[in-house]
Amino acid sequence: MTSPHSRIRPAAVTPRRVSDLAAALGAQVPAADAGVTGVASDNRAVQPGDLFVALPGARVHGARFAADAVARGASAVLTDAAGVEELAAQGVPFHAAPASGVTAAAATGAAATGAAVSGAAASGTAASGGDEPGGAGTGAPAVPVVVVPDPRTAAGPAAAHVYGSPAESLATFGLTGTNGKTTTTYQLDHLLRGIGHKGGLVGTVETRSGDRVLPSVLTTPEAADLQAVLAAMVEDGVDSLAMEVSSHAIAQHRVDGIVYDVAGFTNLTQDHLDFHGDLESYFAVKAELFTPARSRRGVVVVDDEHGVALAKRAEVPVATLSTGTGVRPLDDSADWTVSDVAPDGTGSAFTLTHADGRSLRTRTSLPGGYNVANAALAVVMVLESGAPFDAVAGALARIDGLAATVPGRMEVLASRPRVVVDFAHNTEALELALAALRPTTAGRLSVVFGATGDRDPGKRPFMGAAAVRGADVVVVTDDDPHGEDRASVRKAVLDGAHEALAEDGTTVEITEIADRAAAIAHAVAAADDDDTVLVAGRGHETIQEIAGEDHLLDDREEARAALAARQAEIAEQAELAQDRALTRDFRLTTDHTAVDPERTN
Ligand SMILES: CC(=O)N[C@H]1[C@@H](OP(=O)(O)OP(=O)(O)OC[C@H]2O[C@@H](n3ccc(=O)[nH]c3=O)[C@H](O)[C@@H]2O)O[C@H](CO)[C@@H](O)[C@@H]1O[C@H](C)C(=O)N[C@@H](C)C(=O)N[C@H](CCC(=O)O)C(=O)O
Ligand SMILES: Nc1ncnc2c1ncn2[C@@H]1O[C@H](COP(=O)(O)OP(=O)(O)OP(=O)(O)O)[C@@H](O)[C@H]1O
Repeated sequence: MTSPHSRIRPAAVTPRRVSDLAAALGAQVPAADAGVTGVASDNRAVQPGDLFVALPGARVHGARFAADAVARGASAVLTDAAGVEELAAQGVPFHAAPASGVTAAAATGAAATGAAVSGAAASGTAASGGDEPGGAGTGAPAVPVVVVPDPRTAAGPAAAHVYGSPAESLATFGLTGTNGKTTTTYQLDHLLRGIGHKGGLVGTVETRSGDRVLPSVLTTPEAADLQAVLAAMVEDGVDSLAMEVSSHAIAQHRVDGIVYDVAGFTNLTQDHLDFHGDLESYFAVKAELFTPARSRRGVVVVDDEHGVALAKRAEVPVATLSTGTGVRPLDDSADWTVSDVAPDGTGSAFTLTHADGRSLRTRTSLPGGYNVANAALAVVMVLESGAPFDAVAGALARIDGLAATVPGRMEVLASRPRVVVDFAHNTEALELALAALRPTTAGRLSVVFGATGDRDPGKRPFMGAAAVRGADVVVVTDDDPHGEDRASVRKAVLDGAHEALAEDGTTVEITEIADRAAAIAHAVAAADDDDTVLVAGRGHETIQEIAGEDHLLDDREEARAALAARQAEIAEQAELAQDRALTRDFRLTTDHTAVDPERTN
């Protein structure tokens, strides 16, 4: 398994001087200088020659780990005044600038370790500011410290400086919104490659730069890691970037240092209020992506009211897209509209038309109206970046439309029975996923799902009800129980399911199977060829956390194993039936009395 501290980094970086970096950030230049060839904001990811960005966190100040970062070879530190105090308290030898916001307490701490605080430099060192002080016995060389008021806002620009502003060498596309970021990012990447780009991708599932692929820990990486990925992309000859920009990332300045060529907005529904407080604050953070500091132009889906509001308040030129697949009806006044949506294979075909009359017809292989919206958004973002219309239309015809497979997003693993793995892990997504699959299911629609433990308990009964209302067969199992009692999580889901069943008076088969792999096996084994089995909730995820322990579990692998077992069972039954038929024929030809081997009397 990949370590959470693995990073994609460029192999060769031209060293930058700390003095130049400080000047670029508008900070005081430290007394001593050094060269830096990388940036890390977590000590466990530090490589020799790195600038260690010590961020004030919600739980701990990163400066707490500075001694270890320096021991790993960090050649400089970027932090705030509180970080400097922490360095001094730990006896990490350092050089700062005197007027850089270092408080008296820090200066005292530094002096207490024998520092000379004089002239242009305040040195938290045991000696007189030399490079080899013995401060607090660390034995490490003193490192220059750049002090800024807010290291989070400085981290992106600092990393961009060290890596030579890599975003400027890429055509950059940033996607935000509550749902659809991952899906649209893959479709964007597919189309960008179709028109001749060598695409790079950053998002919830993975980070891709050329042949380098790494599973993601965050949807949007920390600023230092993100700039390193972009530099690796430039090194790998990548020339376009499709990436997800989470609201956490905007709020925490992880994307500072990038001005996207095109920003895209999918939709907004209630989510992440534990972090943002209320829906309006959540929306305001997303809207920041559509300001000149963060993007050059935008494409906004106006299928919900937040899209309409965003198009009005955006501070960059925005093209609106109405698809008629969301909560708002088709809006003819939008710049781009979708029409003539029709079933096409596993997905849909649709026509995309600009108000000026330009029009193209294409398709997405992913089921559901919302995937038409995601696909159309990807096309419009590429067109709004300035790609010629004919080139885009021609590429779409060549590459079979928006045909990218998105790991764990409506990922179709088999067609008879159809088995689909999807990331739907809240009520709305579950409803939409089931509604998307219903029209193309000739037989029964089954759903295998559970709810996450330790998170948002309120949604559990609603998810149970949504399953009963959308499916014919409901198998309730474990999702990620985390530390919570598994049975009680399932019970809350089942209560909602049974309540909906009683209210609606419908007949839906409800089964509880705690073990997720067994639940998937059960649903697949019971499915007829015309049925669809939706395995919802975990998508691409491969680790299930139960009572604090990680277990390997990939819904797609379990579904494939279940399909193979079902196939083997069918083959075995066919063989048995053939054997029985042969035995019967043999007896008929050797005995004048026909004997049915199935009969026991
Ligand atoms: C709420 C949130 O976003 N928290 C992020 C925040 O944590 P924090 O402020 O608590 O940081 P902290 O743990 O106090 O650490 C402070 C500093 O010390 C460093 N440190 C800490 C420990 C250590 O041993 N060594 C070390 O160097 C940390 O790297 C950090 O720079 O800064 C940390 C690193 O700087 C992030 O890892 C952490 O993300 C946590 C893990 C997280 O779960 N974030 C989620 C909610 C998130 O960001 N999700 C969005 C997607 C949301 C969605 O749309 O679904 C995402 O973009 O992934
Ligand atoms: N445009 C959309 N509108 C509503 N639901 C969508 C849309 N696109 C995808 N979904 C559903 O939302 C879930 C997540 O999709 P996806 O991963 O593409 O979104 P995301 O924004 O990246 O979400 P997350 O940050 O949780 O990964 C899936 O279950 C998918 O079926």
